[in-house]
Amino acid sequence: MVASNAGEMAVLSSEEMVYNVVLRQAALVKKELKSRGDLDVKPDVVLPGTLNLLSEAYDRCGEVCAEYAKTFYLGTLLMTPERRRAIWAIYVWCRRTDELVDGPNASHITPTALDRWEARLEDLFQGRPFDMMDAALADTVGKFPVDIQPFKDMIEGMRMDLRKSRYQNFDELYLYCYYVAGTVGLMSVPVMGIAPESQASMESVYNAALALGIANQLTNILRDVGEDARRGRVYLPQDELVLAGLSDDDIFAGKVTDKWRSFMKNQIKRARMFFDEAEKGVTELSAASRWPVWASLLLYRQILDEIEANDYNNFTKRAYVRKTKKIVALPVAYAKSLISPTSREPSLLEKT
Ligand SMILES: CC(C)=CCC/C(C)=C/CC/C(C)=C/CC/C(C)=C/COP(=O)(O)OP(=O)(O)O
Repeated sequence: MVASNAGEMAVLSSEEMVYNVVLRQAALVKKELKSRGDLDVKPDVVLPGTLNLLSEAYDRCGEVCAEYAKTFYLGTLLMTPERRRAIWAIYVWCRRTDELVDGPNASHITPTALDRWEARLEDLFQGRPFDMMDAALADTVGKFPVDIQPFKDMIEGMRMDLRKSRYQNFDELYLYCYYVAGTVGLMSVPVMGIAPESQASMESVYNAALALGIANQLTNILRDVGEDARRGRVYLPQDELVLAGLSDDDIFAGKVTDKWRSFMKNQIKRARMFFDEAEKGVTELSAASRWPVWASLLLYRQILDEIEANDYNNFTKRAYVRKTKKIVALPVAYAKSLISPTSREPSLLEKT
């Protein structure tokens, strides 16, 4: 809620609230640009004896990333070494955050544990890391203009997941998707970098990054409807279910009916709109970051096609993209990544 001019309280939609974070992150990058004239990575400031520890911490983050997210890890290898290890450090922090509510100890997790995790986050942003992995992230946020808000918001997403298993409307679901996935987009762009020749506004690139996170999460939700229902969770807008003549019981029953197909068609359409929004920003990223981002966008979007190919049975069939299709997507992503912000108009690639 914010106070409007007339003094009364106006309720902000989730989208408006999230856009404020986009503005905050974009402003931080602009400030950094102004004070340094460029966005090259700051040099290492090291105390004697700590350089090895830090590079070991980053290596460990790389190992974790390689172990849990192989394809994503391969994508990071295309980036410059500085950027790559920073992305690993961010990935590891997100994974640890997620594990607090999804990992083996998840049943013992309390809101207090999340408060402690947040206090640790604030410490590391102030240069007081708690452990090695935190030290890697502390170094990253010291070198790249990464705002703390998306990190805090991801923790908020975990709190939301603890207390909520239904979403009344898309506004509520949008906020959840921002917390758990849109935040990742906002954290990544300051590290991936924007092409120096880009004419796009900082805000529009961050908006596209946010859209990719939302699109990925919506896709994830649509793929995992059955699996989530078995855990008593329904990450679908309740009001839209009602409008389609459906209820939670239909989801728990898991029968593909015409009502379900038609409901799913609309949900898929919306997820695709977020992917379309995201596409507008990928070309603006620095050259080395474009290929992995295109690849992940194309691969994740194909999951939606697979849900359709499964005749919308996301109750008992898990939609996945076959290896051959994945391999085909790589050169397509590569071709798209060759389009730079300045080569937009005359590009032959875009016409093919
Ligand atoms: C588009 C522009 C300008 C920049 C890109 C900015 C980025 C990197 C956005 C991507 C954000 C992202 C990767 C969000 C996470 C989304 C998500 C649903 C991840 C799924 O994680 P898992 O649950 O491990 O997935 P699987 O179950 O599919 O393995």
